[in-house]
Amino acid sequence: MIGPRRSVRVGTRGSQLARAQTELALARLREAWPEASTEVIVITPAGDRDKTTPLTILGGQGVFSKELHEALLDGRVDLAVHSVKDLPSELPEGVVLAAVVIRSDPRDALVSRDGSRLAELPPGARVGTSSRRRQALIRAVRPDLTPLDIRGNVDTRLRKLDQGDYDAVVLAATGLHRLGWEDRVSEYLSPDVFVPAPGQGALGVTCRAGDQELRELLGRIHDAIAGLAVEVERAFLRALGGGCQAPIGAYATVDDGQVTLRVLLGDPSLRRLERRQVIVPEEQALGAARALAVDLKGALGIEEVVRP
Ligand SMILES: NCc1[nH]cc(CCC(=O)O)c1CC(=O)O
Repeated sequence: MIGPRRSVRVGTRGSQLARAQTELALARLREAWPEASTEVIVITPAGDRDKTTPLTILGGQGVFSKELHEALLDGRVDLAVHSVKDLPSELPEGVVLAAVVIRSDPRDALVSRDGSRLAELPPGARVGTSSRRRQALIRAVRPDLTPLDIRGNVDTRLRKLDQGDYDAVVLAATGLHRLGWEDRVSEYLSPDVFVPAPGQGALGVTCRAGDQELRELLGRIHDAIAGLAVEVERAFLRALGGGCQAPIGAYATVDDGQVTLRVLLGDPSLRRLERRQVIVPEEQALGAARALAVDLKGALGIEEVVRP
């Protein structure tokens, strides 16, 4: 039973997208627990303080979540709201992903200055993305384009596009939707080709492993289907033994007890990409995800997925 309790302090990153996502999670929490009193505390992770270093160099897992988890563990906050995509494959000791609140559109979206689709961009067009996965995929699909690094939050990236620094940018559809930029999307990229990053589009809440009361409460706003999909994608990521620096994609859907899992792995040079797709019964999905990780590393001759 959950009785009246202390007010819940909720940690969030400060970006507009993070704030919008935190509001979404809090709205669900208040529905499930009307007597809740919540206080939002903004925490600024290293990945947000440094706005210029390319993410491929800033590197390391958890650049966007480490400080939030420190705040959880030292008791400054009780919950932290994240894009599941930004969570490291192994959460810090004592922290659990207690709820996957919602999974929205997991696809990547192309926003081009003149509305062109990916196939219609002129040769040499500059496409901004800071993700190795998106860079490798652009290279695979349109080797004649020029992928370029881009940093900053969604609004900054759109501004850089509009002022002519890029001809197109690739962003998560969900981020654009949550900020009201649907109408800027020139093309939704198929998840069969542009296999999304593990957890893309999913909204997660972490809390202290020992906080049983909050864990039970968060269980009420957990979407079990989205949670299973995310768990399978993250099992693939964990089995690779790597982080966000290798081109990695994993996208699971659950339908009638069957899990369809699409995975993607690239070598560090971004020149080679391997993909697989399997359909397995729910109970076998985690094992299948781990087996695919071994299979793909073998196919690429990679022992460990290197993190610079
Ligand atoms: N890498 C940054 C990041 N982390 C989560 C999102 C969007 C929301 C999501 O995918 O859940 C984004 C922006 C983007 O990739 O365009």
